[in-house]
Amino acid sequence: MAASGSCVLWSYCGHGWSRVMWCCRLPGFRSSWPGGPLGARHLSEEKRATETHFGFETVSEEEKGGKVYQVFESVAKKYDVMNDMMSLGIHRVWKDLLLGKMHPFPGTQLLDVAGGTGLAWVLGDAEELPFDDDKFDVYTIAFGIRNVTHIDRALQEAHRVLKPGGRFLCLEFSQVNNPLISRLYDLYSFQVIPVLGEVIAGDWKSYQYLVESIRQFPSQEEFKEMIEDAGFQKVTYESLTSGIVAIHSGFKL
Ligand SMILES: C[S@@+](CC[C@H](N)C(=O)[O-])C[C@H]1O[C@@H](n2cnc3c(N)ncnc32)[C@H](O)[C@@H]1O
Repeated sequence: MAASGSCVLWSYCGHGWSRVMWCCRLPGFRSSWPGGPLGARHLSEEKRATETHFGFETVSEEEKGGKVYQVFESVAKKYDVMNDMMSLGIHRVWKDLLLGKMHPFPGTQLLDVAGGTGLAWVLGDAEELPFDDDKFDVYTIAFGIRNVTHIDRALQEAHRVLKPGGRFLCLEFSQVNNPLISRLYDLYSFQVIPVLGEVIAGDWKSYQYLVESIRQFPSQEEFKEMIEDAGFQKVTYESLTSGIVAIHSGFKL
């Protein structure tokens, strides 16, 4: 993983997925690269200089993208090993479940936004995807959308780039539904994860942000409503591991 803001394009060939392209966003992307490297459409609406959260900190909306970028730059080299350590490998099971919902067919065009570790990549932003309308069969985003400054804009972009009939699938941390597990999870998140981050990746602050950002993300029901507000239909979700994560699904009809 190399930078804040990333997408991977995959094509299904019948035996497996082949990676077509991976793209990422760098801070200053909008101002230094008008139009974007792939002719990105820029939203006409100016960003409002209002405040938002960055973990438990309050920051201006302008600042947030750069701060998120720093987090993922900082953790990139140890990102995969940290995921295995923090989740005891369970993140791989969650991701397999996400893929299992996809039922790809030969030729399926998948856009995996916030793709993480990757090889060949170009610049992009979940809020302003550099792709034409009605282009993909499936849009996935795993542990990415909570980092986006304007989740509603990212959802609208997902809706725009999907073909009619296309499917939106999101794997994200969510709200734990069992009080005892919730208490243990909080203890683990706030007392253990930043320590692991410091020991393994030499980066307490980024992992502090990670656990704080999870607490800022909407509940399963609230996120479902946001997906519906973006125009998706037949929106459903499945909570996994007592709601530590959830998979949301919706269709562009
Ligand atoms: C926690 S990682 C998730 C990586 C991978 N999907 C996974 O499940 O392991 C979050 C990713 O979101 C990307 N990201 C953050 N803000 C973004 C934005 N505005 N647009 C696109 N990607 C973004 C980061 O660069 C990082 O690669």
